[in-house]
Amino acid sequence: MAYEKEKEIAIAAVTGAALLCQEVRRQMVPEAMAKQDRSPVTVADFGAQAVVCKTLRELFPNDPIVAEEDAAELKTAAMAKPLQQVSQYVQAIIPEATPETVTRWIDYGNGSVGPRYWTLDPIDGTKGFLRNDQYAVALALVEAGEIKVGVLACPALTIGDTTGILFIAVRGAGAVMQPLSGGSAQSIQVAASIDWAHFRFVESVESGHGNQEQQSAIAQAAGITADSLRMDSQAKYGAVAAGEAVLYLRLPSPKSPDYREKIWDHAAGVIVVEEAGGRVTDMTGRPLDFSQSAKLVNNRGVVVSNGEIHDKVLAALQ
Ligand SMILES: Nc1ncnc2c1ncn2[C@@H]1O[C@H](COP(=O)(O)O)[C@@H](OP(=O)(O)O)[C@H]1O
Ligand SMILES: [Mg+2]
Ligand SMILES: [Mg+2]
Ligand SMILES: [Mg+2]
Repeated sequence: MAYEKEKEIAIAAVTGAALLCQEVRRQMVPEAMAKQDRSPVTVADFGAQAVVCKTLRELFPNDPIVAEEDAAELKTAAMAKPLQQVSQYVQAIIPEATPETVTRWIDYGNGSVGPRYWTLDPIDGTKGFLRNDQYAVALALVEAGEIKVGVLACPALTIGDTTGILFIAVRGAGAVMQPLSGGSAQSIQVAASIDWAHFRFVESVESGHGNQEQQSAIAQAAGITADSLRMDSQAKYGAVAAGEAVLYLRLPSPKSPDYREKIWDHAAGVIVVEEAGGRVTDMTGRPLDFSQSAKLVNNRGVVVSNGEIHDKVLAALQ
């Protein structure tokens, strides 16, 4: 099958990173360090990025990686203690890790969008991670602007009897989920609109990451009467792909109308939903454009659906 090696390496890398995140949560109360844009980052974000970037670089040395974090601040004297912690957590996954190698591995993620690249969010939903809620490790391979492979680990997500879900999709080959702790893969499909129990929508917990008022109005216009399920991270894409909800709305926040979505906040989730039979566009109906830069400069807002209700949602947005 096409992309077999990419898929296997991505699964190994993301699973290692997710284990690291779970260890951090088990062993300490993760603290937020503030980045220059004042958003939070933790030792687990850095550690997860080191694990994934090191694994990818070894197997695909020519592929650029466009990842959220970078190690510049971590290298400063004031960060010696957190860097030591990052290094210890990475060591549990990759024994040869040291503070020096770990910062180098993190910075493998400073690549640029090009004809073929990986994009990584080492922890999507850092605020959820800090709150003990949902978070995800999200990795995707993009070629000529088209997402080809996506692997999304949601360690805190429960579907059926399983907590800790790994979503995997390859373009044209469908989407599956499997227990993050190991076990067999199960093919997933979005829910049909007649599936009333799942005829509901998901949105961010963080009100500043969307427009909750408009999101509920649009969902209602599409015929959804149930309250939204609020969850952090790309676990929302997983919920739509696995048929737990039929719609995920992320409309520009009135507080940051010029915000442009980041590619790593979407790429893995998009292919998982598309391969599960769903549809993803921006709020004007355009496909998300992963060919430009780390930001989705040609898009505003994101609409993720079971496909069936997509046009109705877009019409309500016009
Ligand atoms: N004003 C804004 N509008 C939309 N998304 C934003 C935003 N500010 C930050 N984000 C993004 O929202 C992501 C979390 O999404 P969600 O609310 O669905 O959990 C963050 O990812 P990180 O947690 O990886 O930094 C961050 O990239
Ligand atoms: Mg962040
Ligand atoms: Mg993110
Ligand atoms: Mg992140």
